[in-house]
Amino acid sequence: MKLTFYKYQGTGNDFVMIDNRHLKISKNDTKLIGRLCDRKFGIGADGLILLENSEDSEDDFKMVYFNADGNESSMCGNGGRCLVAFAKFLNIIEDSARFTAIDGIHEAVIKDSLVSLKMQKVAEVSSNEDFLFLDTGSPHHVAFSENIGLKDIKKEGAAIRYSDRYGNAGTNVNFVEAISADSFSVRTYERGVEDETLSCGTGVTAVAIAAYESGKTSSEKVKLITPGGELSVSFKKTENGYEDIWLSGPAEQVFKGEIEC
Ligand SMILES: N[C@@H](CCC[C@H](N)C(=O)O)C(=O)O
Repeated sequence: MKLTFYKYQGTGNDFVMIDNRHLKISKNDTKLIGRLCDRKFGIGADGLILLENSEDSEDDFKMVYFNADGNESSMCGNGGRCLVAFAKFLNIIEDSARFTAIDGIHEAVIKDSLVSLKMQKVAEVSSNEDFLFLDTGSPHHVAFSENIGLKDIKKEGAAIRYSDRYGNAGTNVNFVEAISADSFSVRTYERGVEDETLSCGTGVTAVAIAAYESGKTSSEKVKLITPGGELSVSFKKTENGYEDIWLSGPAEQVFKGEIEC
């Protein structure tokens, strides 16, 4: 079978996008999805996203996300932003969207070539001596330090991801350095890619909240500089935790192709 796909990237976090409204691809075909994401034997991507019809009539579409290893996983922030750009390309939406992903309903807005995605509320942040841990749709370990540019992210990230603390499920790991009172440089090791990616949307969302929670910023709008580009995260701190969380940044179509599978 010949499969039509699109390649998208959001600050260098790259995804294979497939319009699966006619359910051509089986979600259980881990081998095929892993091969499509393989950078040597396939198209190459950090993850693959299926755009499907939602069971919820108020939605514009549904997001189904797989990591590069072929396994369906938790929420992907950059992937969600890219999927909104893809839905606009497919004429499913104009400049706003509502869709369901694995962690619930998301709203999104496209303005001035930036895609902003509303993330789920965060009720709990666990603060430890040298790191914070929180779930922004995906689990994130956040460690602040200096000179993150010198770190071997794959080695240090994997040691934390596979540590007993996180068990079989593992975690994503973010290394963070303060640049100013409201901007931070971030490098992320992604579970399911098992390497550093150029950017992680749920990761920078976790970093912005962790920076506020630990007193490293007092701003409810934070700029995040990743190796793939700049994102911003805004939120409101309430007595119930963090709400009205928005992740914003660019999302672009890179190319379209066909692959035999
Ligand atoms: N790149 C993503 C995160 C994708 C999920 C992650 N790899 C996991 O399995 O937890 C993002 O932009 O949020």
